[in-house]
Amino acid sequence: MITARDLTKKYGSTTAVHALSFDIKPGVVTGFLGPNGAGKSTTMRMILGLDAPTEGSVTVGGKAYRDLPAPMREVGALLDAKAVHGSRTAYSHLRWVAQAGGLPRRRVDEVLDTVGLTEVAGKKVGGFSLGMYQRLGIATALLGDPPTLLFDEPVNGLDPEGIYWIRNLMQDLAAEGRTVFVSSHLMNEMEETAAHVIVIGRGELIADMPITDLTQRSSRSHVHVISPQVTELAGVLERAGGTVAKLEDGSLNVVGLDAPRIGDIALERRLGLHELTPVRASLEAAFMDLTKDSVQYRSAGERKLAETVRALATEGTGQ
Ligand SMILES: Nc1ncnc2c1ncn2[C@@H]1O[C@H](COP(=O)(O)OP(=O)(O)OP(=O)(O)O)[C@@H](O)[C@H]1O
Repeated sequence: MITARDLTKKYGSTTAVHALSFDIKPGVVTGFLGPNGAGKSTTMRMILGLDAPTEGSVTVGGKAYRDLPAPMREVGALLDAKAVHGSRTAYSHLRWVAQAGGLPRRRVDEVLDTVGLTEVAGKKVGGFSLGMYQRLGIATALLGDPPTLLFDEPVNGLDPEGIYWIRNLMQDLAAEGRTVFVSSHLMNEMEETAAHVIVIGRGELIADMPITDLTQRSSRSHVHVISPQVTELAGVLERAGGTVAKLEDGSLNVVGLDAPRIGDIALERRLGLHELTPVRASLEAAFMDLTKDSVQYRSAGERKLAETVRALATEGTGQ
């Protein structure tokens, strides 16, 4: 568990992180979303004791990082995968880190195996691809077999195979009961990887929620229905409380009734169903929904969320 309370970091007149409070729980991957410059790396650095908060606190398993008796056994992190001396081999790098952390040599072989670098363990890191650097960085994070793991933008620059591998690894680590906190500025990537998201914009917390809560609540989540008695079915569904949109091809998009309820209603009325497909809004669409109409903003928080979502959406499409 990572616990932040009123966590604040100022660099001179720049406030990088402002009064952040959150709990990162074990057992699920928690995504940390924010546009470039939002304060994600600064927050992670404070969690790892690399930067001191100006105000507030952050603890891992109830203790500040500097008070952890064996930090590598408590927290593992991938911050900058390229921060490894190029003339070292993967093996010697890991061996050196393990020694410094008082960890047994066998862990080096174990983590090399976990990340799939055993065959190149004797090669100089300087010749590694970005994907191999990322794998080595993850191996380093895993050396102490820690219950808490932090990954800062782990998929940056990776090919689809590498992204798929890291995503699965993070989910497996969470399924083992670990706390997994992973930052990204890509909404679609987070949607595939995380079960919960914390969103920050300009250093401030603007959302902290399970992804399914957000996407299910979105009016862009709907059930797609095809029926040979479409007009009759549409009327029945509307009377049952659904909002029904008839599409050009004669199918229906239904909001406000879930697929089992629609199926039950059709059965009761003996109306045919040829397709009944729940369509969940994407994380990006759900956020857009939450922030869509600027004249309806009720608070500065919502305005900030809208700005952040717009920035994330723009970064995500590379515009
Ligand atoms: N050492 C520093 N000195 C001065 N300003 C800093 C320092 N580190 C970060 N900042 C500023 O703090 C803000 C947050 O930066 P941070 O790197 O934490 O954001 P981020 O969300 O990780 O962004 P990115 O995805 O671009 O890394 C930015 O305005 C940045 O310029």
